Amino acid sequence: MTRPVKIGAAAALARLPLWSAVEGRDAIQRSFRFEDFNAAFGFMTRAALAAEKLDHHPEWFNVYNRVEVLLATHDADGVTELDVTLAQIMDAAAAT
Ligand SMILES: C[C@H](O)[C@H](O)[C@H]1CNC2=NC(N)=NC(=O)C2=N1
Repeated sequence: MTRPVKIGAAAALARLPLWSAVEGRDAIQRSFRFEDFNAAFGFMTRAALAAEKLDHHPEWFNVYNRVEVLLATHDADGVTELDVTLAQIMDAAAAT
């Protein structure tokens, strides 16, 4: 399998206005807030199915209606197009 090409957080963030940089790591992050836990977990369910289909998985934390997401490609030790794709999918999943 070819290693995914690192594009870096700055290049990704230029295309992802709702995401931000991560201190000390080539990664991107976004904090999501939902109506309640049910809505937050529904988002995580949709995102998890998409992540599995993409074979690209988030680092995330959930408490009640909050979901904190960090994206980076472990195989590339930084941000790749896979992270941009998953971020865009998550943005859409949060908007439904
Ligand atoms: C074997 C499997 O395809 C790899 O481990 C995939 C799985 N999901 C992944 N997710 C993320 N975020 N980074 C990876 O490098 C990665 N690699």
